[in-house]
Amino acid sequence: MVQFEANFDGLVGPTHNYAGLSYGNVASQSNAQDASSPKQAARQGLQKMKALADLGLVQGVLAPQERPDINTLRRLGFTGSDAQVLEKAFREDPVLLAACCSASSMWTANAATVSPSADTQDGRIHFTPANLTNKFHRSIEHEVTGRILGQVFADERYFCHHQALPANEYFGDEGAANHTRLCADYGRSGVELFVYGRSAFDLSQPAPRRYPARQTLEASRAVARLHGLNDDTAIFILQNPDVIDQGVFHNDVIAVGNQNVLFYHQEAFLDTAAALDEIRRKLPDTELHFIEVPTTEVPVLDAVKSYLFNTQIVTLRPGHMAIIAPSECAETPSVKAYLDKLLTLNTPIREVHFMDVKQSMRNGGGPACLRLRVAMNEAEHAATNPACLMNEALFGRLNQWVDRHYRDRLSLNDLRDPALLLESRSALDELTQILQLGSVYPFQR
Ligand SMILES: NCCC[C@H](NC(=O)CCC(=O)O)C(=O)O
Repeated sequence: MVQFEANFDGLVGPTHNYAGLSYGNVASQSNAQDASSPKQAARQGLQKMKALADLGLVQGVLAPQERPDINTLRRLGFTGSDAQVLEKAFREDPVLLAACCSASSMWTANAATVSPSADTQDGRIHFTPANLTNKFHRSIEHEVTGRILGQVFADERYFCHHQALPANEYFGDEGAANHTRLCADYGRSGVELFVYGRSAFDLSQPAPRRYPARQTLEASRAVARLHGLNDDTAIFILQNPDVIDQGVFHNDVIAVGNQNVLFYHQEAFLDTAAALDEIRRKLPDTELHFIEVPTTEVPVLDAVKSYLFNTQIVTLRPGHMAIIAPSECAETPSVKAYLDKLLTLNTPIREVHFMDVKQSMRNGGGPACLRLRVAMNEAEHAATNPACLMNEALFGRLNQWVDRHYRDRLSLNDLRDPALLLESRSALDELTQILQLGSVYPFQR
């Protein structure tokens, strides 16, 4: 049966803003307090989705979360009408209000970990929403994320949904941003690389000193168990703690894989040789391309600034791949020079496409952060909610929807505006009809 990889991008929500909430994520911290443009952000995201669909790839869209999250604010002790809750939170703890307004669910690489049916014991696609415990504003995503995934991938014959891991730092899980699958063909069983930043129970393992390691070994192992992966399929790799301390808060800021290609920075892993050996051993019949980018050509800080590795490597036809890079890569001289050279290296990567996702980049989210990969076959594709699959008509409809509901400009001061809450809810109410999601949001239940 034909197998391919589909990408499900997060639609940027109407409250997109820059609040500096992600300690350890350099862009989030350095753009804190700037005004944002939710409309531009959503349009940039839709353009990327359309561009990938136009390349012939299956492209899906995942709905954003309900924000401001009034329920969480009430749970934290703010009372009165919705407007009063917003106003009290703004006066007492504006950072908390911003956390409850973040549009961070746009980065669907953190929505869940997904294992395709070719790898799992029961032959279904498995999903585990990420608990995202390390950042409060992200830890309030997983419940609704699970509901949305359940509506997009509803057929239990093909899809199996797990609960998020226990919400505790021991099991800190950031989803597919720390997970890459290598394989000969999407439909053949592959190896799934789980990259973690520290061990919660074994403190003798190296760990970063400055910035947090968001993903633990214990979380990665639990997800692999839940998905029914065996020892031949799962590989656990320790991220280099030094790069976490330089702003590499997820592995997808320093490495990306697709089929038989692993594209990574020389400093990405603590023990690269051992990791590559294990991959070779577990994929013995596959011609693998390990493309290592040396520090002398691209320093870690340039990789972090440009998001060279937060690119999407997509297969356009057998053996012919394109790399989808943020426009910042074209503007960073060392990275642009490397990408020019990459096309001459005789690897499957033959094309580079630059995309403008600046609104997201300024919060530390590149093209790869914005998408959740689901490798699937035709039957699984046919069982996916068709209203969430990108095409000309949906692209037009969603752009009109954005134009009608989104603001051009948003600053942190606007988050207390009760009109923003009403605008967001009416936008999302309409969106659940467009995407045929039923009642996934708290305000609809
Ligand atoms: N995979 C990319 C995730 C980026 C995300 N940024 C943020 O949440 C920034 C939000 C803010 O600072 O307003 C994060 O760090 O988890």
